[in-house]
Amino acid sequence: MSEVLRVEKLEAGYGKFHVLFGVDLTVNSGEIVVLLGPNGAGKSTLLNSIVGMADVYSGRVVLLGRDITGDPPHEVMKMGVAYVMQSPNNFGTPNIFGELTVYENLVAASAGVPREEVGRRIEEVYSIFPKLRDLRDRKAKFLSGGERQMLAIGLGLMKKPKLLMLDEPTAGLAPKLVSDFFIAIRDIRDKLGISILLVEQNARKALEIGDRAYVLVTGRVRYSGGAKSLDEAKLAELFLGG
Ligand SMILES: Nc1ncnc2c1ncn2[C@@H]1O[C@H](COP(=O)(O)OP(=O)(O)OP(=O)(O)O)[C@@H](O)[C@H]1O
Repeated sequence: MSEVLRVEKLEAGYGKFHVLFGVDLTVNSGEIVVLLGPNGAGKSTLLNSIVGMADVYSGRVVLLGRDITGDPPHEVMKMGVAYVMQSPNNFGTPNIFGELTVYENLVAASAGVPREEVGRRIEEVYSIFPKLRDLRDRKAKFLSGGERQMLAIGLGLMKKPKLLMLDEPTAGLAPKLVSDFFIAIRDIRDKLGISILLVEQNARKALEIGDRAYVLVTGRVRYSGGAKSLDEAKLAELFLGG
């Protein structure tokens, strides 16, 4: 199994505020890796560190065999990482243009994609989120929170990333929609072959679709191993620092 991402002994934070302490994590090709942990544990900071949005003090980030430690976000994206950031209530997603339709947003996200490939990529996005096909002509500003989140992920897929990082993609969604999202996330891996690093509060559902999992507590990895070997009792113990 080839390695898509390797984070080694990462020490990172924001300025003097040290958040991550010696974090090791890998994502192999075709894996869904779940990252769990209590609020403020540093999950988003880990994702931010990978794409050059937090300060890395020491350690390494290696993408597809290449050292990308501290590289700026646009460079990391170009190398094949899509990052769908956590977005309060799923609004304010930075790369969605409210005045453009769903279809136009997808086209706008295809900068650099060969022209003849764009239509095919959009079809791939619609195959993962059929709802977006129905909504293709709707302006993004009129989308519901869930629809907007589908579009945010769809935009990330337009570049056909090697690694998709999702930060709490189901936050704030209705329970029925949450299940649909987990199916979609698995489809992205199964149908498009994209490796996924998934941060989730919905631990049980995330572990069902995950291959491996990490639990981060106060900036340190407290568990790494099979997703299926983490039950709720073990998780509670880890979260509470037992
Ligand atoms: N841009 C920033 N500048 C300074 N401190 C930050 C910044 N972003 C996050 N922090 C702090 O870093 C710590 C870790 O936050 P982070 O968002 O990584 O945790 P998290 O595990 O993703 O939490 P949650 O589950 O609540 O989203 C917190 O104490 C937070 O306040």
